[in-house]
This record gives sequence, C-alpha cells and structure tokens, in this order.
Amino acid sequence: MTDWIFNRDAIRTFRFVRCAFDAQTGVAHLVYAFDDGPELTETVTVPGAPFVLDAARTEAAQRALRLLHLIAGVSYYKAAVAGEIRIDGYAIDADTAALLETVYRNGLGEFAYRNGLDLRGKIRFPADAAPSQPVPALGLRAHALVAIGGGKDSLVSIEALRAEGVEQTVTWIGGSQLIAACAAHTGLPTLNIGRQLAPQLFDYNRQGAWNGHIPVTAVNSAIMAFAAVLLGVDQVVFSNERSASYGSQIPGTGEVNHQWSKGWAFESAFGDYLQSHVAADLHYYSLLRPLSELAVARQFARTDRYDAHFSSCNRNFHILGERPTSRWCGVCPKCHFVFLALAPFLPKLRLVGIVGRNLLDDPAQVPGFDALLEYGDHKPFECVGEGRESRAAMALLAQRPDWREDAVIRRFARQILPQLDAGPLALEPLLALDDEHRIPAALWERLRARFAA
Ligand SMILES: CC(=O)N[C@H]1[C@@H](OP(=O)(O)OP(=O)(O)OC[C@H]2O[C@@H](n3ccc(=O)[nH]c3=O)[C@H](O)[C@@H]2O)O[C@H](CO)[C@@H](O)[C@@H]1O[C@H](C)C(=O)N[C@@H](C)C(=O)N[C@@H](CCC(=O)O)C(=O)O
Ligand SMILES: Nc1ncnc2c1ncn2[C@@H]1O[C@H](COP(=O)(O)OP(=O)(O)OP(=O)(O)O)[C@@H](O)[C@H]1O
Repeated sequence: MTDWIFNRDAIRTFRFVRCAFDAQTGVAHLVYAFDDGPELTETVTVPGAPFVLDAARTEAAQRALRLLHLIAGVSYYKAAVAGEIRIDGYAIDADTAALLETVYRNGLGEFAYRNGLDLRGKIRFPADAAPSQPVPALGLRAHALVAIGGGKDSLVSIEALRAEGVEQTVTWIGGSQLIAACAAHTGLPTLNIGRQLAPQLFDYNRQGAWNGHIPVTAVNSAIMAFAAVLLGVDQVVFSNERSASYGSQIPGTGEVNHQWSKGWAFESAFGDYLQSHVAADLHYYSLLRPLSELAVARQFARTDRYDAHFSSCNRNFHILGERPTSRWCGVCPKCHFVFLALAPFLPKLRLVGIVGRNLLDDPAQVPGFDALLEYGDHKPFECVGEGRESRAAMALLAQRPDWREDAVIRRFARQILPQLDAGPLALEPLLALDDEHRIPAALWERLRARFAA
C-alpha cells in the first residue's frame, strides 16, 4: 500500500469506502479510495455536539450522511474519472443513482469541457437496493439554516427573512474570515461548519490528477441538509438566483454551466430527493430563485449595512495560497459583473467606494466586460448574470450623465450598442419575478411584494 502511486490513467475504480458520524464530537468522516490505494478521508465538523437524537432522527441523519458522502465524492472522482464506481458497505436505489449521475455529469460540465473529456453515459452509479419507501416527517422545528457566502446574494436573503420574522441561523462552511465577518455583522445566530478535504487530493493534483471545477454548491447543500437533521430544523435556504440556471454558450459544444448546482435543475432534484429520501419535512429552497441577478442587485442596493464587509470576488475563497490584499480584485468576471449589475441601482460614489475604483472607466477592462456582453466571446465560466442582463445594464448606463463618459460605457455606446436590437435592452422586464421556485407558499405570499418593488 505504501508504494501506491497515483496514476490517473491506470486507475480503474473509484470507491466510496465508508462514512461515519460521531454524535459525541460532531465529526463526520467521508472515506474514498482509488482501486486498492490509500484511503482519502474528508472531514465535516458540525458545531453543537454532543448530539442526542431519537431513533427516527438517527436514521434520517444516517441517510443524510450517505447522501453527503455520495455527493462530496465528486472532488475525488474527478481526479481520475475512473471507468467504474463502487460503493462498499451500503447500497443505493435507482432514484439515488439517478440523482448522483445528474449531479456528477452536469456539475462536472465545465471540468469536462476544459479537459476535453466526454462524460456522457460514462458515470454510472450501481443501483443495487430496492426502491426506498417514502420517509416520514421528523417533527422538525420551524427554523432556517441560511447559507452565507460573503457576497450580496445571501445578504439579500438574510435581510428579507429578517424582515418577514423568519427565525434563522446564518450558516457557512469552511474557514473564510470574510464570510465570518459578514455573518457577525448580521447580528443573527451563526453556525460555522468545518470542512477539510482529504490532504492527498492536493498531492494527486501535483502528480497529474484531472483537475477543474466541481459543483461546490451541491456539496455545501448536502452538508447543510445533514446539519439541519442533526440540529432538528426544517429549512435549508440558499440564495441562488434565476440567472444561475443559464450557462455559457460555447460554439461547437453547446451550453456549459459553471454554476450548474446553483441552478433550478439541481435545486428541484435535490429538494425533492431530501423530502422523499431523508425527511419529509425538510425543505430545501433558494429564496432568490424567482429573481434575476439584476433584481437581486436592486434589492441589495436598499441597505448599506454590509458595504464595508461583503465581497462577491471568488479570489477571496481559495483553500491554499495567499489571500488577496483587497476584498475586490477588480479584474475578475465576478468583480466586473457585480460592479455592472449594481451600477444602475447604487449612487456612483457608493459603488466606487465599495469596490475601491471605477471598473467602468478603465479601458484595460474592456475585454472582460465584452465577455459579459457575449460580444466576441462567450459568457465567462463564473457566477455572472445572463448576457442580456449585462447588455441591458450597460445600455441604461449609456443614457446616464454620471456614467456615459466612462471609458467602457463610451466604447459600448459607440461600437456595440448600434448593433443591438433596442427591445431586449429594456431593464424593467428583466426585473420581473418568475414563478418557478420552491419557496414555501405562505412565505412567498409575504415576500412577493417586497421583491417586486
Ligand atoms: C476559490 C475558487 O474560486 N476556487 C476555484 C479554483 O480553485 P483553485 O485551485 O484556484 O483553489 P481552491 O478553491 O483553493 O481549490 C484547491 C483545489 O481543491 C479542489 N477542490 C476545492 C474545493 C472542493 O470542494 N473540491 C475540490 O476538489 C479544486 O478543484 C482545486 O484543485 O478553480 C477550481 C477549478 O476550476 C474551482 O473548482 C475552484 O472552485 C471552488 C470549488 C469554489 O469553492 N468555488 C466557488 C468560489 C464558486 O465557484 N462558487 C460558485 C458556485 C459554483 C457551483 O456551485 O458550481 C459561485 O461563485 O457562485
Ligand atoms: N462557504 C459557504 N458556505 C455556505 N454557503 C455558501 C458558501 N459559499 C457560498 N455559499 C452559498 O452558495 C450560494 C451561491 O454562492 P454565491 O457566491 O453566488 O452567493 P453570495 O456569496 O451570497 O453572493 P455573490 O453572488 O455576490 O457572490 C449562496 O446561497 C451562498 O450563500
């Protein structure tokens, strides 16, 4: 075993070895292996131990733990893309296999595209168990675990839930100081769940493992669902907007969605699965699903409470390596998009104060904004809004005296705007609310008016 060497091309099998949870310490171990190689152990630590669970909740926690084991395996599976997947120690039914196949195939869409791999029909989970019986309700108490990511979206949800009097615990995974600061600034109860990837993954990356993006929101969702069962609460709330369901259109390939697990297809499949296979009264939904990115930006503009704390720039969230010195790098697609999306709704001085400079008055940033507009390039592989949202925001700024002289806007008005149809550039239709969501009906009744204005 000690002389086992990672060689992605020689690996035949990816194994889900076992998963275990210690209710005394709150630590879950998720164990994987390639062929007969060393065990790779990811740990997830839920604060609040010891957990004292009745028999029904113990069983539900075990079901949620297995689901987490199976979804979190995507980080390791991707390293070798082995031809065979094996699950040791327990069996899954056809519904579970179908959910996992869709999460792995779509969630690894960008990974496959960038690595020139074709995963269609190649990811097969063995479905050896008989179909599961519907699971019972656990009598979970009405309380929301709300995911916070340090950016604008979750803060919009948190403030909306606060305004509606929904009891919530602001919850995040991992050790980000930026998220911790935002969470503290909400003044609400907080929960920080620990997560450590198996350390060998980083060695394998250096040894030539396949590498690339994984559906991290699916993993975070499974962690939060597990925590909700342990804590006995009935809602897991994310802040994924409608725009996340639309990927980048790649000529010759089709749609590739970096943020697939933030989209509606994942939310509806995962939410339904939790209720049929984990606990009938566990609700998973995104509070912002009816909203476009622009509509979320409009909501965010309503409070300046988080201006000095939040950041949407993903460069803050690397596990390894140095953290950026500024909360906003100012050159990545997310910085570009969030600046553009907020500009129609925020006083210019406030926005420039948040990001530290005016990204729309920097000619060097033109190619970055062009990609957002899908002008001569595809939408970037990051969590940015639809091309039509970027074009509408830019067209609006081109009419505003305070923005229209800025370099990127001036060049848009001169070179791109004349080629565009005026109709789809109207902002108002893009702010309309959608009906496709899983928000509990009574809550949505109260929220609708708030989000419509
Ligand atoms: C911070 C970031 O954007 N990371 C992406 C980056 O990874 P990089 O190698 O530069 O740094 P690390 O994040 O530190 O990752 C180190 C290695 O570990 C692998 N890994 C990480 C987390 C995990 O859960 N599983 C893993 O296997 C990772 O692949 C590295 O090898 O580039 C990677 C390749 O494109 C991305 O996968 C990294 O993205 C992170 C998983 C991440 O947390 N990204 C979020 C900030 C993010 O993209 N959020 C999206 C939601 C997308 C979704 O749900 O699919 C958003 O902003 O909305
Ligand atoms: N470390 C984390 N722990 C828990 N949830 C997270 C974490 N990072 C992101 N999320 C959640 O995942 C979803 C997608 O993240 P995303 O980055 O789009 O949202 P955000 O950080 O709230 O806003 P922004 O789009 O401005 O960055 C959100 O619901 C967010 O709360």
